[in-house]
Amino acid sequence: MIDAIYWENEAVVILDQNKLPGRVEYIRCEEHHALAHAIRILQVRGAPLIGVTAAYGLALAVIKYRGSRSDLKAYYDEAEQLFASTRPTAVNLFWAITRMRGVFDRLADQDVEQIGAALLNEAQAMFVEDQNINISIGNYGQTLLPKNARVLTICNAGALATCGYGTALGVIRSAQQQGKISQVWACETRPVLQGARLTVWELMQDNIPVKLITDSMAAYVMGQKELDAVIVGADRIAANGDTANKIGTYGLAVLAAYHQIPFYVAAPMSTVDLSISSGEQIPIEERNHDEVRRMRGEYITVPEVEVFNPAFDVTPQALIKAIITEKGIVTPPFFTK
Ligand SMILES: CSC[C@H]1O[C@H](OP(=O)(O)O)[C@H](O)[C@@H]1O
Repeated sequence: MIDAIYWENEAVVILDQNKLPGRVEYIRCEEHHALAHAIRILQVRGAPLIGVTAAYGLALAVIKYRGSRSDLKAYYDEAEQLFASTRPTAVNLFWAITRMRGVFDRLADQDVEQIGAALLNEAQAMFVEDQNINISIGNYGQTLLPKNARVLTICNAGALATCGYGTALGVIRSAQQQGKISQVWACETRPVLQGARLTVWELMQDNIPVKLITDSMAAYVMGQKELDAVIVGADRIAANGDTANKIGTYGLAVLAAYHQIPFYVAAPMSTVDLSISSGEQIPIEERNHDEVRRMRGEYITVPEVEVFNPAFDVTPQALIKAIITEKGIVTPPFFTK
């Protein structure tokens, strides 16, 4: 498993995903503001991993706190707000913040050291739970794939988006262990290139056969009958199954429907937001325009050009054949009562 994050001597160490695949560089974050910044600029990214990173960050904030006991709650509230403001779409972030708040409030009469230790334990428990959840998702998901499966995916829903095994890539890893993967098609995933930079790197580390394509090639690959399934991750799933995921996912789902290729979402239950009934209520992050205008620091267009840069889109539940979770394979009507 790839360690995208770990705790070491009162610091959180993260793998700087903006440097991959060329450089494997770890950053030691001694205080929580550095972790919030890392989430904002995608040094750490991926819905489940963002949540666990925020959990470690809240534990770090209290462990490093040197103020008065009476000011601790205000300090914690501020740290919580800082993480909540980093990225709006992945609901795992808010699920993790809520879970850590429960620990903090339950220990309201304890001293700072005890609260810090309890928060760290909770963050580490979330880390281990996520690994086990990923393996469960992988084991359920691989049952959906035929022998010699050719699977297309977008972005990175692998070890680098989770605590070490992956959701969509977890299904691919588990299917590979059963000898069922013939070929993975990885969409490069403009503009941040999580597919080209991260998914390709992960799969080649595990000797899983992968071919890189540009996002615009997906239709051609489907038309050539080179595909048995599309499997993607998720950042937020509404009760009716509408799913927010990396920009470009919705287009893949429409193409898969046209070519009668099953389209699956792989995600932990912490990605399901039962407080919203449909995808219209999912906040879509719009990111810095230079992510589109520049590549590796160089402008690839006219620098002054206007840009639209939504980082996610929403796939309607009608285009999703099943959602693979750690509790099993969920089919329509998905999570509606
Ligand atoms: C396992 S969920 C990963 C999910 O998060 C990615 O977005 P980002 O790289 O911007 O954090 C993408 O939507 C993936 O499917």
